[in-house]
Amino acid sequence: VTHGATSGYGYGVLGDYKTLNTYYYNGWYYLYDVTKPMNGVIETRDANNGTTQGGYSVDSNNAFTSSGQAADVDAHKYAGIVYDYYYNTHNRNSFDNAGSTIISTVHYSTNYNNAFWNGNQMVYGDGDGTTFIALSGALDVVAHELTHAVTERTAGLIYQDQSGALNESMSDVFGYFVEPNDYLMGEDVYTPGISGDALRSISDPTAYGQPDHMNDYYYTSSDNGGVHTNSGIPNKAAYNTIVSIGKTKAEKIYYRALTVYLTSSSDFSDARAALLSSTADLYGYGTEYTAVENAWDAVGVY
Ligand SMILES: CCCCC[C@H](S)C(=O)N[C@@H](Cc1ccccc1)C(=O)N[C@@H](C)C(=O)O
Ligand SMILES: [Ca+2]
Ligand SMILES: [Zn+2]
Repeated sequence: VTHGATSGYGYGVLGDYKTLNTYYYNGWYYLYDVTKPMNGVIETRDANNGTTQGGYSVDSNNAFTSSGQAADVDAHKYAGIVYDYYYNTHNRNSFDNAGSTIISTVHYSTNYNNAFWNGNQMVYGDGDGTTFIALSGALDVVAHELTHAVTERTAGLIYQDQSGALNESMSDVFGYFVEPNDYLMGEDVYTPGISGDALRSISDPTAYGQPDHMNDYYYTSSDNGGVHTNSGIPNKAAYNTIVSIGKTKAEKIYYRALTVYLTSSSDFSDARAALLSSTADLYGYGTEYTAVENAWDAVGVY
Protein backbone atom coordinates (compact mmCIF):
# COMPACT_ATOMS: atom_id res chain seq x y z
CA VAL A 1 0.00 0.00 0.00
CA THR A 2 1.25 3.52 -0.61
CA HIS A 3 -0.48 4.70 2.60
CA GLY A 4 -3.56 3.81 4.57
CA ALA A 5 -5.10 2.07 7.56
CA THR A 6 -3.30 -1.05 8.79
CA SER A 7 -3.64 -3.50 11.68
CA GLY A 8 -0.68 -3.90 14.00
CA TYR A 9 -0.10 -5.33 17.44
CA GLY A 10 1.94 -4.73 20.55
CA TYR A 11 2.41 -5.48 24.24
CA GLY A 12 0.86 -3.22 26.88
CA VAL A 13 2.23 -1.96 30.18
CA LEU A 14 1.28 -5.25 31.86
CA GLY A 15 2.93 -7.25 29.07
CA ASP A 16 -0.38 -8.23 27.49
CA TYR A 17 -0.74 -8.74 23.73
CA LYS A 18 -3.21 -6.45 21.95
CA THR A 19 -4.10 -5.60 18.36
CA LEU A 20 -3.81 -1.97 17.26
CA ASN A 21 -5.41 0.24 14.62
CA THR A 22 -2.39 1.80 12.94
CA TYR A 23 -1.64 3.77 9.77
CA TYR A 24 1.11 3.14 7.21
CA TYR A 25 2.75 6.11 5.54
CA ASN A 26 6.08 6.46 3.78
CA GLY A 27 7.82 3.49 5.35
CA TRP A 28 6.53 3.94 8.91
CA TYR A 29 3.58 2.60 10.88
CA TYR A 30 1.87 5.20 13.09
CA LEU A 31 -0.36 4.86 16.18
CA TYR A 32 -3.05 6.68 14.24
CA ASP A 33 -6.53 5.10 14.26
CA VAL A 34 -8.84 6.11 11.40
CA THR A 35 -11.44 3.37 11.95
CA LYS A 36 -13.92 5.37 14.03
CA PRO A 37 -17.27 6.63 12.68
CA MET A 38 -17.60 10.04 11.10
CA ASN A 39 -13.83 10.29 10.58
CA GLY A 40 -13.05 10.28 14.32
CA VAL A 41 -9.28 9.93 14.69
CA ILE A 42 -7.24 8.70 17.64
CA GLU A 43 -3.53 9.51 17.65
CA THR A 44 -0.83 8.67 20.15
CA ARG A 45 2.41 10.58 20.65
CA ASP A 46 5.58 10.12 22.67
CA ALA A 47 7.24 12.89 24.69
CA ASN A 48 10.37 10.83 25.27
CA ASN A 49 10.49 12.05 28.86
CA GLY A 50 10.23 15.65 27.80
CA THR A 51 7.33 17.95 28.62
CA THR A 52 6.17 18.79 25.09
CA GLN A 53 3.51 16.98 23.03
CA GLY A 54 6.09 14.79 21.30
CA GLY A 55 6.08 13.28 17.85
CA TYR A 56 3.87 10.45 16.63
CA SER A 57 4.52 6.99 18.08
CA VAL A 58 5.90 5.06 15.11
CA ASP A 59 7.30 1.63 14.38
CA SER A 60 9.14 0.21 11.39
CA ASN A 61 7.29 -3.10 11.18
CA ASN A 62 3.85 -2.48 12.79
CA ALA A 63 4.82 -4.55 15.85
CA PHE A 64 4.94 -2.24 18.87
CA THR A 65 6.70 -4.80 21.05
CA SER A 66 9.58 -2.94 22.75
CA SER A 67 9.31 -2.09 26.45
CA GLY A 68 9.49 1.61 25.59
CA GLN A 69 6.39 1.24 23.42
CA ALA A 70 4.16 -0.39 26.07
CA ALA A 71 2.75 2.90 27.37
CA ASP A 72 2.07 4.00 23.78
CA VAL A 73 0.25 0.73 23.05
CA ASP A 74 -2.11 1.07 26.01
CA ALA A 75 -2.76 4.79 25.60
CA HIS A 76 -3.77 4.10 22.00
CA LYS A 77 -5.82 0.97 22.63
CA TYR A 78 -7.63 2.36 25.68
CA ALA A 79 -8.42 5.71 24.05
CA GLY A 80 -10.15 3.67 21.33
CA ILE A 81 -12.10 1.70 23.93
CA VAL A 82 -13.23 4.89 25.68
CA TYR A 83 -14.19 6.43 22.32
CA ASP A 84 -16.28 3.32 21.61
CA TYR A 85 -17.92 3.49 25.06
CA TYR A 86 -19.14 7.05 24.58
CA TYR A 87 -20.22 6.42 20.99
CA ASN A 88 -21.95 3.08 21.53
CA THR A 89 -23.51 3.80 24.93
CA HIS A 90 -24.28 7.52 24.70
CA ASN A 91 -24.13 8.25 20.96
CA ARG A 92 -21.37 10.80 21.63
CA ASN A 93 -18.78 11.21 18.84
CA SER A 94 -15.55 11.99 20.68
CA PHE A 95 -15.22 14.29 23.68
CA ASP A 96 -16.83 17.26 21.87
CA ASN A 97 -19.54 15.22 20.13
CA ALA A 98 -18.12 16.58 16.87
CA GLY A 99 -15.51 13.93 16.12
CA SER A 100 -12.47 15.89 17.28
CA THR A 101 -9.22 13.97 17.19
CA ILE A 102 -8.34 12.33 20.50
CA ILE A 103 -4.66 12.94 21.19
CA SER A 104 -2.57 11.21 23.86
CA THR A 105 1.05 11.80 24.81
CA VAL A 106 2.93 9.22 26.88
CA HIS A 107 6.34 9.20 28.59
CA TYR A 108 5.67 12.70 29.87
CA SER A 109 8.50 14.02 32.05
CA THR A 110 10.41 11.64 34.36
CA ASN A 111 9.02 9.56 37.23
CA TYR A 112 5.77 11.49 36.79
CA ASN A 113 3.13 9.98 39.08
CA ASN A 114 0.08 11.37 37.34
CA ALA A 115 -1.99 11.74 34.17
CA PHE A 116 -4.10 14.70 33.08
CA TRP A 117 -6.17 16.36 30.35
CA ASN A 118 -4.46 19.64 29.42
CA GLY A 119 -7.41 21.21 27.61
CA ASN A 120 -6.33 19.76 24.26
CA GLN A 121 -5.09 16.25 24.92
CA MET A 122 -4.41 13.51 27.44
CA VAL A 123 -0.94 13.33 29.01
CA TYR A 124 0.50 10.33 30.89
CA GLY A 125 3.52 9.98 33.13
CA ASP A 126 5.53 6.77 33.52
CA GLY A 127 5.24 6.79 37.29
CA ASP A 128 8.30 6.33 39.50
CA GLY A 129 7.95 2.55 39.44
CA THR A 130 6.96 2.40 43.13
CA THR A 131 3.83 4.52 43.46
CA PHE A 132 2.80 4.09 39.82
CA ILE A 133 3.89 2.39 36.65
CA ALA A 134 2.99 4.02 33.30
CA LEU A 135 -0.48 5.39 33.93
CA SER A 136 -1.91 4.69 30.47
CA GLY A 137 -1.68 1.03 31.49
CA ALA A 138 -5.04 1.34 33.28
CA LEU A 139 -8.29 1.64 31.33
CA ASP A 140 -10.00 3.43 34.24
CA VAL A 141 -7.26 6.07 34.21
CA VAL A 142 -7.73 6.66 30.47
CA ALA A 143 -11.50 6.88 30.91
CA HIS A 144 -10.97 9.25 33.86
CA GLU A 145 -8.87 11.60 31.75
CA LEU A 146 -11.05 11.55 28.62
CA THR A 147 -14.11 12.18 30.81
CA HIS A 148 -12.46 15.42 31.96
CA ALA A 149 -12.60 16.44 28.29
CA VAL A 150 -16.29 15.53 28.09
CA THR A 151 -17.02 17.44 31.31
CA GLU A 152 -15.09 20.46 30.03
CA ARG A 153 -17.23 20.53 26.87
CA THR A 154 -20.53 20.00 28.70
CA ALA A 155 -21.12 20.97 32.37
CA GLY A 156 -17.73 22.70 32.56
CA LEU A 157 -17.52 22.01 36.29
CA ILE A 158 -14.98 24.46 37.74
CA TYR A 159 -11.98 22.54 39.12
CA GLN A 160 -12.26 23.91 42.67
CA ASP A 161 -14.03 22.93 45.90
CA GLN A 162 -17.39 21.14 45.44
CA SER A 163 -17.71 21.64 41.66
CA GLY A 164 -14.12 20.45 41.38
CA ALA A 165 -14.79 17.37 43.51
CA LEU A 166 -17.81 16.69 41.27
CA ASN A 167 -15.58 17.07 38.24
CA GLU A 168 -13.19 14.51 39.71
CA SER A 169 -16.09 12.26 40.69
CA MET A 170 -17.56 12.26 37.17
CA SER A 171 -14.17 11.12 35.88
CA ASP A 172 -14.00 8.30 38.44
CA VAL A 173 -17.64 7.26 37.91
CA PHE A 174 -17.25 7.04 34.14
CA GLY A 175 -13.95 5.30 34.80
CA TYR A 176 -16.09 2.65 36.49
CA PHE A 177 -18.70 2.63 33.70
CA VAL A 178 -15.96 1.99 31.13
CA GLU A 179 -14.16 -0.57 33.31
CA PRO A 180 -16.92 -2.10 35.46
CA ASN A 181 -15.02 -5.14 36.70
CA ASP A 182 -14.27 -3.50 40.04
CA TYR A 183 -15.08 -0.41 42.08
CA LEU A 184 -11.38 0.48 42.37
CA MET A 185 -9.53 3.30 40.62
CA GLY A 186 -6.05 2.85 39.18
CA GLU A 187 -5.49 -0.61 40.63
CA ASP A 188 -3.74 -1.83 37.46
CA VAL A 189 -0.95 0.76 37.64
CA TYR A 190 -0.83 1.65 41.34
CA THR A 191 1.90 0.29 43.66
CA PRO A 192 3.22 -2.62 41.60
CA GLY A 193 4.83 -3.96 44.76
CA ILE A 194 1.49 -4.23 46.60
CA SER A 195 -1.40 -6.35 45.34
CA GLY A 196 -5.07 -5.64 45.94
CA ASP A 197 -4.78 -1.92 46.64
CA ALA A 198 -5.80 1.10 44.56
CA LEU A 199 -5.61 4.87 44.55
CA ARG A 200 -9.34 5.14 45.34
CA SER A 201 -12.42 3.00 45.85
CA ILE A 202 -15.94 4.19 44.94
CA SER A 203 -17.57 1.43 46.99
CA ASP A 204 -15.61 2.41 50.10
CA PRO A 205 -13.85 5.76 49.67
CA THR A 206 -12.74 5.63 53.33
CA ALA A 207 -10.50 2.65 52.47
CA TYR A 208 -8.09 5.15 50.87
CA GLY A 209 -8.55 8.19 53.03
CA GLN A 210 -11.53 9.81 51.34
CA PRO A 211 -14.75 10.89 53.12
CA ASP A 212 -18.00 9.11 52.23
CA HIS A 213 -20.30 11.59 54.01
CA MET A 214 -20.74 15.37 54.10
CA ASN A 215 -20.01 15.31 57.85
CA ASP A 216 -16.43 14.45 56.89
CA TYR A 217 -16.00 17.01 54.06
CA TYR A 218 -12.33 17.98 54.03
CA TYR A 219 -11.82 21.75 54.04
CA THR A 220 -8.38 22.57 52.67
CA SER A 221 -6.74 25.05 50.33
CA SER A 222 -4.53 22.39 48.74
CA ASP A 223 -5.46 20.29 45.70
CA ASN A 224 -7.95 22.92 44.53
CA GLY A 225 -9.90 22.54 47.75
CA GLY A 226 -9.29 18.81 48.14
CA VAL A 227 -10.94 17.75 44.87
CA HIS A 228 -9.25 14.32 45.00
CA THR A 229 -10.39 13.84 48.59
CA ASN A 230 -13.94 15.19 48.59
CA SER A 231 -14.78 13.30 45.37
CA GLY A 232 -15.29 10.38 47.77
CA ILE A 233 -18.69 11.79 48.76
CA PRO A 234 -20.29 11.89 45.25
CA ASN A 235 -18.37 8.72 44.39
CA LYS A 236 -20.10 6.90 47.26
CA ALA A 237 -23.48 8.27 46.15
CA ALA A 238 -22.77 6.94 42.66
CA TYR A 239 -21.85 3.53 44.07
CA ASN A 240 -25.12 3.50 46.07
CA THR A 241 -27.02 4.35 42.86
CA ILE A 242 -25.24 1.69 40.76
CA VAL A 243 -25.92 -1.02 43.37
CA SER A 244 -29.62 -0.14 43.62
CA ILE A 245 -30.64 0.56 40.00
CA GLY A 246 -27.89 -1.18 38.03
CA LYS A 247 -25.13 0.08 35.75
CA THR A 248 -27.27 0.35 32.60
CA LYS A 249 -29.72 2.82 34.13
CA ALA A 250 -27.10 4.56 36.26
CA GLU A 251 -24.84 5.43 33.33
CA LYS A 252 -27.82 6.91 31.46
CA ILE A 253 -28.80 9.21 34.31
CA TYR A 254 -25.17 10.22 34.93
CA TYR A 255 -24.58 11.06 31.28
CA ARG A 256 -27.85 13.06 31.13
CA ALA A 257 -27.00 14.94 34.35
CA LEU A 258 -23.52 15.78 33.03
CA THR A 259 -24.67 16.91 29.59
CA VAL A 260 -28.08 18.47 30.31
CA TYR A 261 -28.37 19.71 33.90
CA LEU A 262 -25.00 20.33 35.54
CA THR A 263 -23.29 23.70 35.12
CA SER A 264 -19.84 25.11 35.90
CA SER A 265 -20.73 26.10 39.46
CA SER A 266 -22.83 23.07 40.42
CA ASP A 267 -22.22 21.84 43.97
CA PHE A 268 -23.08 18.46 45.55
CA SER A 269 -26.68 19.48 46.24
CA ASP A 270 -27.05 20.60 42.61
CA ALA A 271 -25.69 17.21 41.56
CA ARG A 272 -28.36 15.46 43.61
CA ALA A 273 -31.01 17.61 41.91
CA ALA A 274 -29.51 17.08 38.45
CA LEU A 275 -29.49 13.31 38.89
CA LEU A 276 -33.06 13.31 40.21
CA SER A 277 -34.22 15.38 37.22
CA SER A 278 -32.39 13.02 34.87
CA THR A 279 -33.94 10.00 36.59
CA ALA A 280 -37.43 11.52 36.34
CA ASP A 281 -36.88 12.30 32.65
CA LEU A 282 -35.76 8.77 31.84
CA TYR A 283 -37.61 6.53 34.31
CA GLY A 284 -40.26 8.61 36.06
CA TYR A 285 -40.78 8.99 39.80
CA GLY A 286 -40.74 5.30 40.76
CA THR A 287 -38.16 2.98 42.31
CA GLU A 288 -35.21 4.49 40.42
CA TYR A 289 -36.10 7.99 41.67
CA THR A 290 -36.39 6.79 45.26
CA ALA A 291 -33.08 4.94 44.92
CA VAL A 292 -31.29 8.12 43.86
CA GLU A 293 -32.84 10.04 46.76
CA ASN A 294 -31.64 7.33 49.15
CA ALA A 295 -28.18 7.26 47.54
CA TRP A 296 -27.62 10.93 48.30
CA ASP A 297 -29.40 10.86 51.70
CA ALA A 298 -26.86 8.23 52.72
CA VAL A 299 -23.96 10.62 52.09
CA GLY A 300 -25.68 13.55 53.78
CA VAL A 301 -26.33 15.63 50.65
CA TYR A 302 -29.88 17.05 50.25
C1 LIG B 1 -1.54 17.87 36.69
C2 LIG B 1 -2.34 18.30 37.86
C3 LIG B 1 -3.19 17.15 38.40
C4 LIG B 1 -4.28 16.75 37.43
C5 LIG B 1 -5.11 15.70 38.09
C6 LIG B 1 -5.66 14.69 37.08
S1 LIG B 1 -7.07 15.20 36.25
C7 LIG B 1 -6.07 13.47 37.83
O1 LIG B 1 -7.02 13.53 38.59
N1 LIG B 1 -5.36 12.37 37.61
C8 LIG B 1 -5.78 11.16 38.24
C9 LIG B 1 -5.03 9.98 37.61
C10 LIG B 1 -5.67 8.72 38.04
C11 LIG B 1 -7.01 8.44 37.68
C12 LIG B 1 -7.61 7.27 38.07
C13 LIG B 1 -6.90 6.34 38.87
C14 LIG B 1 -5.55 6.63 39.25
C15 LIG B 1 -4.96 7.82 38.86
C16 LIG B 1 -5.57 11.20 39.73
O2 LIG B 1 -6.39 10.71 40.48
N2 LIG B 1 -4.42 11.79 40.14
C17 LIG B 1 -4.06 11.80 41.59
C18 LIG B 1 -2.79 11.04 41.76
C19 LIG B 1 -3.88 13.24 42.05
O3 LIG B 1 -3.66 14.13 41.19
O4 LIG B 1 -3.97 13.44 43.29
CA1 LIG C 1 -10.79 -0.11 38.14
ZN1 LIG D 1 -8.87 13.95 37.31
